Amino acid sequence: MTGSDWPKAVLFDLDGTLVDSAPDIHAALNQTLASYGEPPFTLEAVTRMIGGGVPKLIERAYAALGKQIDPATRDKAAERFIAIYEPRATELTTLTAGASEATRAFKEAGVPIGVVTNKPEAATREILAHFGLLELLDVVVGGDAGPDKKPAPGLLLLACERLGLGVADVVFVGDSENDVEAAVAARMTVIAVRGGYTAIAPEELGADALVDRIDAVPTVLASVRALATTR
Ligand SMILES: O=C(O)COP(=O)(O)O
Ligand SMILES: [Mg+2]
Repeated sequence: MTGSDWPKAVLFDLDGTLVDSAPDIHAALNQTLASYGEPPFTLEAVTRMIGGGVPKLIERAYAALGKQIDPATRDKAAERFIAIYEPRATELTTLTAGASEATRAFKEAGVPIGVVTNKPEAATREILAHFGLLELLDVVVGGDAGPDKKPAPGLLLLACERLGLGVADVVFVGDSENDVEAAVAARMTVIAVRGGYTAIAPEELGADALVDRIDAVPTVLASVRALATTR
């Protein structure tokens, strides 16, 4: 397998795909909830709430408490969460196995890479810089970039626009239904990585390919690209 089968760029999701950020999100969410007098959640419960962006995280937490939250209160709580989360975003967070190898493999082959996440861009950049990935990336699109968050296609389309590439030239790698739905809506090939943050069985996400670890992405690209031309 050579790099000639590869797309012109590869975009990666962040949480649950490149980094295991759930422990810091868990700590920050519980601190946010405590400030409102609400009880804490387990790490496992919070892990299932991640992936839709911060306002969704707050909404899901309140829903799990059996409480309705109006949009204004939710947005205030989301701001409070971000203020707590940002300064501690890399305390317990680790790279997922193979994330460094996968990103470097593309970069060394001259394939531009990027991150498209529902997480706000400031915290995203801080995390990527902490792990030495920011300098490798050609584009970083966060959930606050403007377009609707994943599962809408806008963030992926914005990344393509910034790269100067069409969706057919780009592959997206993610861990959840939000990623697959966003890619399908953007008509972009998508590879799912097992072990991320999703309540759905990885086989049922509907991705074009499924890998056990992110560093297997380069080796599945040839078959996935062949598939994409028939879509
Ligand atoms: O839920 C979030 O804040 C971000 O999640 P993502 O990196 O998987 O898009
Ligand atoms: Mg994710």
